[in-house]
Amino acid sequence: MAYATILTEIRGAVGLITLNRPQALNALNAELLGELCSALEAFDGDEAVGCIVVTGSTKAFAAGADIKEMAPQSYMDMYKADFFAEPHDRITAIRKPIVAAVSGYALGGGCELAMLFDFIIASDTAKFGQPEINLGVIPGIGGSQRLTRFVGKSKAMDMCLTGRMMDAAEAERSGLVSRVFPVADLLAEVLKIADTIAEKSQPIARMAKQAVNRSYETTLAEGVLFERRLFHSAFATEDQKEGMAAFVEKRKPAFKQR
Ligand SMILES: CC(C)(O)CC(=O)SCCNC(=O)CCNC(=O)[C@H](O)C(C)(C)COP(=O)(O)OP(=O)(O)OC[C@H]1O[C@@H](n2cnc3c(N)ncnc32)[C@H](O)[C@@H]1OP(=O)(O)O
Repeated sequence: MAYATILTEIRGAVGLITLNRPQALNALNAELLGELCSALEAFDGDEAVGCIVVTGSTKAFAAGADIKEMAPQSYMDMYKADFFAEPHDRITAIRKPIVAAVSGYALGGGCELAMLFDFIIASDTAKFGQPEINLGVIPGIGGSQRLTRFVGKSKAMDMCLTGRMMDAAEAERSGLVSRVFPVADLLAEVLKIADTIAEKSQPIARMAKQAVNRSYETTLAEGVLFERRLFHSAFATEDQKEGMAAFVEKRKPAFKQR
């Protein structure tokens, strides 16, 4: 399928989506968000894809929601359209693992988008921020909630109240990103990591994603119970039999994806 604001390709078992609106530093307008959601859903439904990577350009992962699109909106426009609710919910409904590969600016909605994915790997040029306060608004795609869970209250307050940017080293120290690579190596390194994920059992990877995500939504006791139920159900899969047999037989597992 041809898109206007993103590029998609399949590399091995990895579905790669590149945000491609360079004239606006990948600002997230309705068209881009709609295309991104459709591409994610297409990869989610494609059995050949075991992991999805979303990236931008070296200058910008995404410089935020499209300010020019938002500027004329009234309260009633935003409320009636339930602005950002649909892409937010479509992205969080994706069941396959999604890795964000971030270089350059990930600001406002760009930072929020990266946090909607399962984990973030950054290049040493990445800059993260929630600068909405400079525009007379606050984060609107979950930034105040997710950033706080990633980096804690003090740093989240600092970011949301000053609007300052965090570089890749600070983002890694704070737990916002899992790893940092030199900018020239970022995509190759992230694709290697995504390949590693794609080689696993897809049903089990979905369970792992669901279990980790549940920790955001519930108490420790409920989360542990949820994990235990999923863990037990893993023993109903052929991939558990194969994974454990492969270990005992000292060979690589050949997962059957069921
Ligand atoms: C949904 C919410 C409410 O939660 C959150 C939001 O996302 S609100 C938006 C938050 N993002 C920002 O406030 C960042 C805005 N951009 C910038 O501050 C700067 O562009 C920069 C620091 C990222 C880069 O600066 P510079 O290198 O000087 O490039 P520019 O000339 O400023 O930008 C190039 C080009 O891109 C357009 N652009 C950049 N960001 C956006 C945006 N968020 N929306 C729309 N357009 C954007 C910028 O206007 C330039 O285009 P032209 O005006 O030259 O046509």
